[in-house]
Amino acid sequence: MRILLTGISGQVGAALLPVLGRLGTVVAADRARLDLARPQAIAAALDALSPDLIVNPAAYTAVDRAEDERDLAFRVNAEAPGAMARWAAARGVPLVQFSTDYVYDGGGTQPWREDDSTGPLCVYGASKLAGEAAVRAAGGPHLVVRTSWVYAASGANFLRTMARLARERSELRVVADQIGAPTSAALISDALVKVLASAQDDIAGRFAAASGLVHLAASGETSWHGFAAAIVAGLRARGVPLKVEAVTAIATADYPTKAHRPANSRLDLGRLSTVFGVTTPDWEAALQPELDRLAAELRG
Ligand SMILES: NC(=O)C1=CN([C@@H]2O[C@H](COP(=O)(O)OP(=O)(O)OC[C@H]3O[C@@H](n4cnc5c(N)ncnc54)[C@H](OP(=O)(O)O)[C@@H]3O)[C@@H](O)[C@H]2O)C=CC1
Ligand SMILES: Cc1cn([C@H]2C[C@H](O)[C@@H](COP(=O)(O)OP(=O)(O)O[C@H]3O[C@@H](C)C(=O)[C@@H](O)[C@H]3O)O2)c(=O)[nH]c1=O
Ligand SMILES: [Mg+2]
Repeated sequence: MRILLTGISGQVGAALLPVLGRLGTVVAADRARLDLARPQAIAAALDALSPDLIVNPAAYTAVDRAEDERDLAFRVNAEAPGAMARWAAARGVPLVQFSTDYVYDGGGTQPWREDDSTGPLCVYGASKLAGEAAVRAAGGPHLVVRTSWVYAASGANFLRTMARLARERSELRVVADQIGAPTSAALISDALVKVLASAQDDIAGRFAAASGLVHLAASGETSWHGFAAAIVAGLRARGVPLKVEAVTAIATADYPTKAHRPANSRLDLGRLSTVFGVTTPDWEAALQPELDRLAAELRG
């Protein structure tokens, strides 16, 4: 089986690259081989790459910048996955498309279930939701994997931002009224390989059993403030010299950003376990190996 993997310079793609090889031959496609900003060129590129399975974590992920780059965000996050899905559907090739908690409007306090209604608050979320719809509309075997708050010891993410600020500043001020599950890229790749392995004999059938949509995130919940506090405590416990003295909980209203973000990003993980038999570790447990790696880097 030839598995096409996009986004290999990103967090999730980089984590998947070394492990997808257990399931087949990985064909890695970076931006030079498959540019998602040029959806019209995708079918020809896929003809040349000739995959039997497509895993597409590549995306436009700059949430605030997307408010000013709507066209580009929609091309990369919606039109390109649509083009991939149409190519795949015509050949019966299964497609795994990643999506986000930002498709929800953030209301309430209960974990979202996959069949709850969506209502993105920002351009990024709307573009990802349009990508989901385009994949579904193509009508081929597909699985949309909605995850949340992705980080890794490397890459551009909240973990590294907090680690940098904690060395530069005496106080971190972080929103405590947005609740979700920080999810490491390593957790996502472990769980996705289990999903694909459990489905291997009948990928299309298993994807259909999930109605083509599944939440996949760490278990448990916290706020961005709780995540920041765990990062600071964890780095300090590992001997990383930090300047920070206080991690202060603030309200979203006190941290104005261009894009609006959901207050409630909790994802119900029931379908992941009932359809695929996969459960995920608690967010704080999954954070520890990433802190080990980051602390080793920062201690030099
Ligand atoms: N990051 C997060 O917090 C969350 C992410 N998600 C979703 O999970 C998936 C993986 O995210 P993550 O790994 O964190 O993303 P990253 O931002 O770490 O990586 C994005 C990847 O997409 C690639 N990419 C961007 N634009 C293009 C393009 N025009 N053509 C080809 N490749 C492109 C980047 O390549 P290059 O290096 O060339 O720019 C990079 O490899 C995405 O679908 C995202 O929407 C869901 C929830 C949370
Ligand atoms: C840096 C910083 C951020 N914040 C807030 C802003 C925001 O509400 C929250 C997280 O900040 P970020 O900019 O990392 O968040 P953001 O880039 O919006 O993260 C999102 O990325 C996309 C791709 C997703 O799909 C989402 O699941 C989510 O992970 O923390 C503070 O309160 N204080 C700070 O010092
Ligand atoms: Mg960000």
